[in-house]
Amino acid sequence: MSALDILAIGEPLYELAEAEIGGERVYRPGFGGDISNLAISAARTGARVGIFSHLGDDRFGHAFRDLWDREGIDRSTVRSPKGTKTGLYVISYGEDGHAFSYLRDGSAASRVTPEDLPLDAIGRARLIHVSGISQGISSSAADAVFAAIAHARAHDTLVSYDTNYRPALWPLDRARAVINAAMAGADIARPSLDDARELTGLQTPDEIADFYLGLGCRLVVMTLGRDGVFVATPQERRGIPPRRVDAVDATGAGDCFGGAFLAEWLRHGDPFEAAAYGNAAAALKTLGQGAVATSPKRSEVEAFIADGTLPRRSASTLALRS
Ligand SMILES: O=C(O)C(=O)C[C@H](O)[C@H](O)COP(=O)(O)O
Repeated sequence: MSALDILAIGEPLYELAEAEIGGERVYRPGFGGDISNLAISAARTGARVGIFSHLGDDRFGHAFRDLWDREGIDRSTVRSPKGTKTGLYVISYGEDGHAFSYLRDGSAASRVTPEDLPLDAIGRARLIHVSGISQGISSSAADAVFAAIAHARAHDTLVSYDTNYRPALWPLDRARAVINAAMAGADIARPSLDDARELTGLQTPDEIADFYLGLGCRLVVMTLGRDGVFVATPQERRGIPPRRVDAVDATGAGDCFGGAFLAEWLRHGDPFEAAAYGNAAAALKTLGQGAVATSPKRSEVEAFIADGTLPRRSASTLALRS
């Protein structure tokens, strides 16, 4: 594996998104999993990206390999232990937006242990990205993430951590203990405001930024849902307004933001500008269904920022939901 800008570690999930076609309910296949979504967004922004995970020894595992090859993502450390399965999730849509149900217990990624980690690649990457999902899927995966963070820190590799708290994966007290402990080893804290309120018991973006900066993070990039993003460094804090579009599906918008943000920040070092770029990318992602089909390329984000031009999409990548 050549040196990467970003190595993302965690679980890819094959996606089935509920849709209605000709009056019939169908489940459209796609690709999800927070760290794979983030990796694809960063690669489409222009970063050199790799993924470490275990995929199932099944058709879904093959589908991910093909996807990552198409996206130019390095998968040289990914293994498929014999007889294992790739996790799956179903997205359904209701009045309150989207909801996920999981078929992931015992998945290949959840069986990863610290011994499986690609230490050389972690030590040579500029940054590793991990999340509360990467740790919530099993105790051995949680241990692997702690070991990856320790190895990264010992080799001057930056650590980015997205809280991505999923109550279906673990109880709040356990998630809080693990995520807050891991965050103390992170350089970039990437919570959502909702997650951070649950995980810290604090309310305002300022209090929450103080909490993560106090743990030792050097950058806090907090998504505020419809209100944009709040970016804090020890020296400066700013709210970055959202970009508004006619959203169809917000699944994966946070991950799309995260990938675009990290790729841009690593490129020029300005977190406020990178967050504005990430907001534009995330807005374009919401124009279509599923976690990554409409995650935009750099040229599309730049055209949108320049004059509001929206990407042209083939009908098959747009929502078929009635
Ligand atoms: O829940 C999980 O474990 C997944 O990885 C499924 C999804 O692909 C991401 O969760 C989407 O993440 P958002 O960007 O927060 O919408």
